[in-house]
Amino acid sequence: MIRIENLCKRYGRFEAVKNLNLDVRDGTVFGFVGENGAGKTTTLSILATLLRPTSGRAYVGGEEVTRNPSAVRRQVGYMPDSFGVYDDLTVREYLAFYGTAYRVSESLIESRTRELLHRVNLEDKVDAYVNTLSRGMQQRLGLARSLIHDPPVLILDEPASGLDPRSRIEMKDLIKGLRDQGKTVLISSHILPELAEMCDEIGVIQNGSLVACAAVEIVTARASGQRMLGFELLEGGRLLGERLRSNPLVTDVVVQGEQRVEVLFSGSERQQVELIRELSLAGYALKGVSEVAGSLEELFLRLTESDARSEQIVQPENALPASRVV
Ligand SMILES: Nc1ncnc2c1ncn2[C@@H]1O[C@H](COP(=O)(O)OP(=O)(O)OP(=O)(O)O)[C@@H](O)[C@H]1O
Repeated sequence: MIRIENLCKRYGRFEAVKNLNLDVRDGTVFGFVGENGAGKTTTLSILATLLRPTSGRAYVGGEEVTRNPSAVRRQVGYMPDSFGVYDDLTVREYLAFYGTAYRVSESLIESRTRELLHRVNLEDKVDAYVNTLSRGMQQRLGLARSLIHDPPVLILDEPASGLDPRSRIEMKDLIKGLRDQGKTVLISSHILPELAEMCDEIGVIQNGSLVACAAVEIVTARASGQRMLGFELLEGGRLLGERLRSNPLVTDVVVQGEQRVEVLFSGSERQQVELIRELSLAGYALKGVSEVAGSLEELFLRLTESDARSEQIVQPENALPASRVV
């Protein structure tokens, strides 16, 4: 449903999106995760036909965004990361304004307004002025707005940003409901655990490139309960690496030289203490062991990288150079 091929976007000499490849299957929710400035909004804006790529192609439902933007717009509901609301419009008028812009008939606008406001739980606000709504309500109205022309594809840029915990849960439930309805959803966030709860697949974007991509079960199963441990030694890093590779609680080993080895460890704290004792008794010249602080994104990247090394990875030709685990 969504396909991106070798997409590049430069702002002047700065390359915000670099050779990005991505595939989102029909009826799935794809989470696009990356730090601030990674290139998420740029990519989503290109898909929403609001920005022209410097090179590469992007397709929605088979239509290329630069060749046939109006056909793409009909298929896409886009919710930007920040959107203004018109002070002097009521909720009903606001949805009618966007419905008319999408050439939805008056009678359909009326029935969809009822149905959408019910869905986003704003029925009792139909005559309220949009600027009087809370942030969470405005975000839900933004979602309703993006659905007014009943598009098969939703592109949501950080839909839960700035929301309190309760509103975030409401937004998550709404997005899960869209998938149940058969919509294809591409959603961005800089918080991986949040995305993991509602997505089928996750892709990590860093400095404009998709660096990893995996089914969400793999991300959550692998990333939960694992810690990254760093072993500092006087010498013998390679030997220690070999020994740790045969430990069933160690899922990944990176030997960084004779004096440092990093591992992903899935055991308990007690098992961690036992492992350190066992290694000291076996004569390894350990100076110290510490937990390596790392974001879930880093952990995910390490996990997908380690799969690439063990050749369990499937690299679809259209998703290179990202690591993809299926
Ligand atoms: N119009 C612009 N002119 C110049 N540089 C831009 C422009 N828009 C974005 N950039 C830069 O491109 C990079 C990617 O920005 P983008 O907004 O796509 O990232 P993002 O992942 O969506 O970040 P955030 O989570 O902060 O919204 C950033 O370094 C940003 O400063």
